[in-house]
Amino acid sequence: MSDVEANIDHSLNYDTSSFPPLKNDLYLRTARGEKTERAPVWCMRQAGRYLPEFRSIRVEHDFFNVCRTPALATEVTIQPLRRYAGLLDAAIIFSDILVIPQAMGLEVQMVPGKGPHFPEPLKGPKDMQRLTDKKAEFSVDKELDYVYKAITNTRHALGGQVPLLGFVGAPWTLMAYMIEGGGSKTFAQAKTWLFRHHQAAHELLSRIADVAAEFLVGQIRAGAQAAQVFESWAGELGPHDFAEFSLPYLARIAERVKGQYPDVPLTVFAKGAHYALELLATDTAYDVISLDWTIDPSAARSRIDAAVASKQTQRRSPVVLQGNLDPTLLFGNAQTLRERTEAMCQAFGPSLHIANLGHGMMPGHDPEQLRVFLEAVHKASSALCK
Ligand SMILES: Cc1c2[nH]c(c1CCC(=O)O)Cc1[nH]c(c(CCC(=O)O)c1C)Cc1[nH]c(c(CCC(=O)O)c1C)Cc1[nH]c(c(C)c1CCC(=O)O)C2
Repeated sequence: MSDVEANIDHSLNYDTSSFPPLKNDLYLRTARGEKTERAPVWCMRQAGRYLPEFRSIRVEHDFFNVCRTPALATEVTIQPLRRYAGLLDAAIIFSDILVIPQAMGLEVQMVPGKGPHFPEPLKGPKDMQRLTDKKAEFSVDKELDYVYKAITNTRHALGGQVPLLGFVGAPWTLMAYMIEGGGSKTFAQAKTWLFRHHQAAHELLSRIADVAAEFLVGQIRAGAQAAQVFESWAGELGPHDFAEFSLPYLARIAERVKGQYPDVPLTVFAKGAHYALELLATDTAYDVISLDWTIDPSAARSRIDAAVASKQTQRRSPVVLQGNLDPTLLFGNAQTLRERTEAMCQAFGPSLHIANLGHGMMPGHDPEQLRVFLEAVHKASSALCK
């Protein structure tokens, strides 16, 4: 048994009636639009294969087994918090966006070195009959209870160090996986649905959105203190198609969740959807908009502020931005990484910013480079906020 394996805490706590008091609420205060002493920082995919302690768990456990076993999901969620003690301001529950297609009845395998693989993707609209979400006995909460248990247990195990984030995949991204059967260069199959099987596409998007909204509500009930919606393939759609096939479903998820939990901060990450910043700010209820690295933060800020000022919105607080350092800067030397992190913090300005990468950590990253990034954010942002 490896040292990592020997350290796993197998005592489980599923009590949602009380959790340890939160000691670091910087993320939550910033996400709610308050002025803070510095920008909070966390990283997408902060738990993952770049960490030797994660790889050590994966030697013995299949990826989806880790997701389905609360003691393992908790351990892996906490690994980066342990390694970067005092440097991270949020934890994100270890799971995957593809647990929704699984819950809806599709098989998904994680093929090492290749990524997700659906042995039987949806070939055409008739295949929607194979999905289980319309069956009388279907229950989101029952299917995905293992994620709720992982969240509740992790909230206890975190001991209030930092808030715990939940997440879901957005409908267009999940639909694309369910039809393509994995990653894709052209998205030809999924886009065929959009433009040939128009009505079926909307039905599928709508069904995924309903499951995603209910799942997010369940995650919050289980203990998630904020949540993020990943529309990782937004950039495959142009502005016209984003407005038709992505935005309404992103908006529906936020509206449903806010209807039940108005004070829980929600983030949307529509990767590659430059053109959609204004619409995301004015036509959805997300508190935080996460930017990839291809958008200049100060330009994003002024576009969003102008859009919000010119349109009546229901917003109770200003839009917060998250991001957006190019993750490949972690392959550069430490000095360049520090300089670019400082420039990023300056471009976002002293408030309404949650520091992050513009996408996730990669398997080839050196964990020490993430420490350089985290320390650089602390230093640059504290100086800016003085
Ligand atoms: C598109 C997407 C997926 N999954 C996710 C997204 C949206 C974010 C993004 O745009 O990257 C979301 C996700 N996946 C994972 C997390 C965990 C929490 C965290 O961010 O630390 C989160 C938030 C773990 C994971 N999800 C996956 C891994 C690596 C798999 C392994 O251990 O073998 C991890 C740590 C597998 C996965 N899952 C997915 C892919 C494409 C892959 C393979 C990618 C790769 O090879 O790096 C689908």
